[in-house]
Amino acid sequence: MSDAIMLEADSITKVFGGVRAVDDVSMQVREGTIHALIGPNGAGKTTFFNAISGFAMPEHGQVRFKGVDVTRMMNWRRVAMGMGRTFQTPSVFPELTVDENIRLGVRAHANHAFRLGALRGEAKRAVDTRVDELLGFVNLADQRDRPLAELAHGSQRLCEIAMSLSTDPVLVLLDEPMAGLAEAETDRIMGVIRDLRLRLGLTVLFVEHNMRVVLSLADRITVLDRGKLLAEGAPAEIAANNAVRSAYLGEGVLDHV
Ligand SMILES: Nc1ncnc2c1ncn2[C@@H]1O[C@H](COP(=O)(O)OP(=O)(O)OP(=O)(O)O)[C@@H](O)[C@H]1O
Repeated sequence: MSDAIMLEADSITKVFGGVRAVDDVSMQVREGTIHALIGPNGAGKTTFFNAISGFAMPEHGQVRFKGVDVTRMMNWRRVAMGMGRTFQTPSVFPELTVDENIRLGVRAHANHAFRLGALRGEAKRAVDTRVDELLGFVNLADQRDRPLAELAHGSQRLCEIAMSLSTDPVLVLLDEPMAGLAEAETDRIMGVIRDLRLRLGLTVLFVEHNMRVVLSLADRITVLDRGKLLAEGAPAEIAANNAVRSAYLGEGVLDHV
């Protein structure tokens, strides 16, 4: 962990019709941290995430990534700068195998995607090596030849994480990585997210509803409520914050904390 700021969102506002989905929200993500973005349903998390990653243009505010203003930059240019992301809805190809899905990501990043058919020589070896590395990192090597649709949800999620790594990011944005997963699968993915930082030295920003996961994984937590910034702090501060507790009242997610 360092003091350097990897990502900075400054007074972001995004309006849909009359709804201020995100209203003047600022946040900083420090390099080498695991940072969670939380909030009750409809708080504006996905919209804020989209503004950061270039899938929604904010009406106001600025997004800086590695010190560069990326607010109006196309999504693919942010990816080229080192911003990787996964989506709430799966962005993988269910009928293709795990290997093929990851290979697509690696080939696209290496600019080989437009070349139909097999690669040869050095280009093929480089792609093979990277695919093997990513499969090993998410522990899916033994399932590489299975169509993704046949795998457990947790393994599908791991394949998505591997695909987000295929672009060699320094910052990984994960949109609800645990959604719909059983507890054992959740633990498996938590281990991989910890390894993103420990073994790969990456910075992670994730949106998550599962408070057990958030409190155990995150170094910092930003809380949104009805489009506004409600609180920001370390897990213990957030768990004890009365405004956060009231925002979640009735949802039961903080009851056991
Ligand atoms: N494309 C859109 N058009 C109109 N309204 C939208 C659009 N996207 C989001 N909204 C509205 O903006 C607000 C914030 O939505 P958003 O999906 O960002 O919240 P969220 O915190 O991610 O919610 P959840 O936890 O349920 O996924 C909601 O009131 C939502 O209905």
